[in-house]
Amino acid sequence: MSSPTDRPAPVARAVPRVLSIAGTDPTGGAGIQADLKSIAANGGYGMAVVTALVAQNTHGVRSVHTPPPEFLREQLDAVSDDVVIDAVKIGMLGEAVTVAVVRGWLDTVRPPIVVLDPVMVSTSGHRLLAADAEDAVRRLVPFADLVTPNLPELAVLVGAPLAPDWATALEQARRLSADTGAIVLAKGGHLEGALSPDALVDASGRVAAGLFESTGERVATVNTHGTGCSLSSALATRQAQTLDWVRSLTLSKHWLLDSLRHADALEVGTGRGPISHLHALWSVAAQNSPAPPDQKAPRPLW
Ligand SMILES: Nc1ncnc2c1ncn2[C@@H]1O[C@H](COP(=O)(O)OP(=O)(O)OP(=O)(O)O)[C@@H](O)[C@H]1O
Ligand SMILES: Cc1ncc(CO)c(N)n1
Repeated sequence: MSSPTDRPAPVARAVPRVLSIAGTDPTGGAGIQADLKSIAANGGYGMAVVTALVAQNTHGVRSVHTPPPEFLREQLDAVSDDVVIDAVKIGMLGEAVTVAVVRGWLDTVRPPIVVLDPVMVSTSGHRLLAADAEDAVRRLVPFADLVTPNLPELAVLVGAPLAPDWATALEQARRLSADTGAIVLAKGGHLEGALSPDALVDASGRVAAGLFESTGERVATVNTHGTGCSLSSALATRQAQTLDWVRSLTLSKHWLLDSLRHADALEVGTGRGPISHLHALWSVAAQNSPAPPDQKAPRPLW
């Protein structure tokens, strides 16, 4: 079985080929659809393998359909048999058998950069990972370079109660990193307060002597659907460009905050809407759009 230490060293690439392995969101705010936009917005070429089809919108999850495991492996092999993969982002896995297929594929292909977003429960409270698959995800963590749990996911991964404050979250992240060898991005989106803290925690001290905190303002918006998916895809993309986790987090957070600031203008859905992944591209497109059509009355046809 592979581990982050027995894979080929990654090579920096201006436009990396980034594969998202995740579930879907037909409203485009989370899951694979968000990942593809996030990868593109951060300068990568996005590819996608679907683990689960999720009927959801900005209000919540209605139902989940899981394709057969053999078909998941066919999708994964179809990509890796043809394309050199610079980085992988793993999101919703859903079931233990899905975790096993992804783990088997990782062991065969050994992609140079792996980011694992251990998706467990949607913001609306719907399980996106079966309870009996939590252990399989825990055992998948050593196969990732970076794992990006929110606070409830961090608690499950270390088998502890939900961290009541940021200091306890950092302590749990340090424990997870020590136990698995992965770098942990602890995310404070679920805390309250004027700031939304995040931190790279690395028990082995490879990254910023063990701790790098990136604390940004908390944007006053309800439209935060898919922030975790979007951030982990941005991180996979930026790491494949820079080979530097601190720089990757700084670039990704800068983009995420701007995407949150532009979220309300999208007006997508009536619940917890998406962030504006492509706001920078759209402002350039608006500047380059043709002059409005001539407003003169149309010439009669006869
Ligand atoms: N209102 C906000 N303003 C600024 N940053 C935020 C806000 N909400 C979340 N974030 C940031 O978004 C990222 C994702 O954090 P969060 O803890 O919400 O993850 P998550 O629960 O996995 O996300 P998801 O909503 O996709 O399930 C973190 O960088 C966090 O700091
Ligand atoms: C497919 C999918 N992955 C992750 C999340 C969590 O944001 C979601 N709502 N849907």
